[in-house]
Amino acid sequence: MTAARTVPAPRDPDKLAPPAPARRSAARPVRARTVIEALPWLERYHGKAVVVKFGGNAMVDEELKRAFARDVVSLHYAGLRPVVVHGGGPQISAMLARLELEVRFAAGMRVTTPEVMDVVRMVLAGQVQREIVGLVNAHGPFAVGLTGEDAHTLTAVRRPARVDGRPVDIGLVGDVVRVDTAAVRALSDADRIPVVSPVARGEDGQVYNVNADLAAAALAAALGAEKLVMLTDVAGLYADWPASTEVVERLTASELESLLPSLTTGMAPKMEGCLRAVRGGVRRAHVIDGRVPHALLLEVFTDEATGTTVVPDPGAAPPPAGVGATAPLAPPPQEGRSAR
Ligand SMILES: Nc1ncnc2c1ncn2[C@@H]1O[C@H](COP(=O)(O)OP(=O)(O)O)[C@@H](O)[C@H]1O
Ligand SMILES: CC(=O)N[C@@H](CCC(=O)OP(=O)(O)O)C(=O)O
Repeated sequence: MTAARTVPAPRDPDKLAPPAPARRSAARPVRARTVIEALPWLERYHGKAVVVKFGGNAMVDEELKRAFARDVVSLHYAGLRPVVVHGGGPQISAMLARLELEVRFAAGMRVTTPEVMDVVRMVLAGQVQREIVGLVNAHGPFAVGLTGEDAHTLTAVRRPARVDGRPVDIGLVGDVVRVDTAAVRALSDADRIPVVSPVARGEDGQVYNVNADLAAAALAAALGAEKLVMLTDVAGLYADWPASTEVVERLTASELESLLPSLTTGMAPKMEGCLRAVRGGVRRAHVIDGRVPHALLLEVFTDEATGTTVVPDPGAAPPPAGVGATAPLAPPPQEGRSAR
């Protein structure tokens, strides 16, 4: 699967006029319209990497998980290069509780002792990743699971949390400082679908627990992905959470940067990830509602904007052409958020 074929210059789907009013009297025209609507997106995304982050909170029911796997396989068949990065926060917490180990977060990050790290690695790589690989592979021999440790895919350094402006030690939590995309690219080149667990190696010999949103963002930037799509358990970024559920539909990178210090709990690393991805050259980062069946396909192939979209600042430099196999990342922006 390559992008080498010649296609006419695609229309910019962002600039398309809204679709003509739907004729709902007959099922046939509506279905045809859906397929026709997908064409500009199929043209734009052909051969392009799309990183999909599947949050632990979005993995709530079996049918939704199966629908997610079908969507990822559909992207693959449509000629995109999907890469899945999965979360598993609730699943890790459930296992810690079963083992009677403490579940503790600071600034949206899990406090990770060496004992907790063993559980994190076991649940992410041995349980959640295996389940997603199995669901995708119900459709054919596509998914291959790996963790960020494999082939030096993700290298991290220890990341203290910042609580009220002060650094707080949260143990073996890492921030990705380098991405080696060789293994992921080789899998995509071989028509496989990489499924990546957010565990990273450190050059100090440690293994680090990385927030899955930040792992997905780092990988998307290093791959030069066209899109980063994060599926979660809310409809997007709520403007005035928890007082209201009004979704912020679109934000520029600078608008998001000013908003970031006010964000809390799981939304803080998610939006930080969107910002890093877009600043790292990804064209669009989206937070969408993973509780809606086929939300991923609707996001990629229809004109229906769902959730929150983060776009580069107007006039921002275009994405760097051809990111190398080993991409060092810019230092993370300063964080400031309250405890979860
Ligand atoms: N401004 C906000 N808008 C929407 N959700 C928010 C906001 N601030 C915090 N949240 C919380 O963030 C959660 C999503 O993040 P998280 O629990 O980490 O999900 P995931 O497992 O998908 O990564 C929501 O369920 C909600 O409780
Ligand atoms: C450092 C840190 O907090 N790591 C996360 C990794 C999993 C994750 O991010 O899962 P979700 O996407 O489902 O939240 C954790 O231990 O919960």
